[in-house]
Amino acid sequence: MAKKKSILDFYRMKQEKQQVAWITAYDFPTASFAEAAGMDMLLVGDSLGMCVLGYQSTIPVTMEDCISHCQAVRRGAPKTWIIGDMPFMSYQSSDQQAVENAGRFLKEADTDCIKLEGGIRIASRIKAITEAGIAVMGHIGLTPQSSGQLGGHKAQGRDVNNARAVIKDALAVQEAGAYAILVEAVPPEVTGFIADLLTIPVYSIGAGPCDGQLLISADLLGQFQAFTPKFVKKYANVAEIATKAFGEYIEEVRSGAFPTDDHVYHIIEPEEDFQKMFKEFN
Ligand SMILES: Nc1nc(=O)c2c([nH]1)NC[C@@H]1CN(c3ccc(C(=O)N[C@@H](CCC(=O)O)C(=O)O)cc3)CN21
Ligand SMILES: CC(C)C(=O)C(=O)O
Ligand SMILES: [Mg+2]
Repeated sequence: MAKKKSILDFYRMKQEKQQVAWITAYDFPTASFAEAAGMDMLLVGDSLGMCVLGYQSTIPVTMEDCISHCQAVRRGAPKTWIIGDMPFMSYQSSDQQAVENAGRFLKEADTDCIKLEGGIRIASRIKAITEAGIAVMGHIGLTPQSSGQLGGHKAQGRDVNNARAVIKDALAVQEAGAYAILVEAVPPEVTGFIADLLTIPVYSIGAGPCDGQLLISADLLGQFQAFTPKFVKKYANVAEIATKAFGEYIEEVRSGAFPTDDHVYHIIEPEEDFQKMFKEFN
């Protein structure tokens, strides 16, 4: 089993142009499969609201939801760098609220760092959390918690003025002290420029090549069916596999083909003693 990576490994990997491969994980089994496969790091995304809890957006997700899923992921991946995603309204109100909730991820769920959405508008939060000694990953471009303000889950930075704003956000996040930044749904030309401009690692989800790639585990595995962003590549079709397995089980239960002798516990005393005992009841 490889040694757990630290922030220094992620800086070195950027310098040595080694790609970082990471996914989201929300539960114990997914986390353990990812660690066994050698995943560089794991995000416990607030996308758990859609991928696990069945909400229409990430807005209803609470601190308690996030902490509980981070704990499960930590138990499944004890030797992997884990990023806790701060849910909507856990950091928006004040620097103090942001620091207190960021601290909860480390104290209660043993995550290695936290991630929050926003650039210039959130720079003071990043600075405050960093000054508390907590590593922060920024998240710019398409920021799902403010999709209402963006007019939906829309790609960002596709015209020159919007791209300039994304680049300014990236600079503000680095300046505020973030150790890394995630860029979501931005053209590769803009992401590549940002990755060269910044000294901190720049990771992408749907934003083309840079220092590493993130995908949502439920998308990659083909578990999530409500929608499929353009940036998703499906590496498996778990929805199909699971539905087929459930269907076969239902059929075998109904036909009596399951359970067989292999799936039961046999009596340890003579059958006649049992027959005698059964008679006590009628
Ligand atoms: N399962 C899942 N995958 C995700 O990537 C994801 C979540 N959930 N939940 C939180 C956010 C929401 N995200 C989304 C959601 C939808 C699109 C999407 O459908 N985009 C369209 C249109 C883009 C545009 O109009 O510019 C696309 O075709 O990709 C993208 C990202 C990314 N995150
Ligand atoms: C969409 C990704 C970047 C995320 O923040 C999440 O999974 O919650
Ligand atoms: Mg998120």
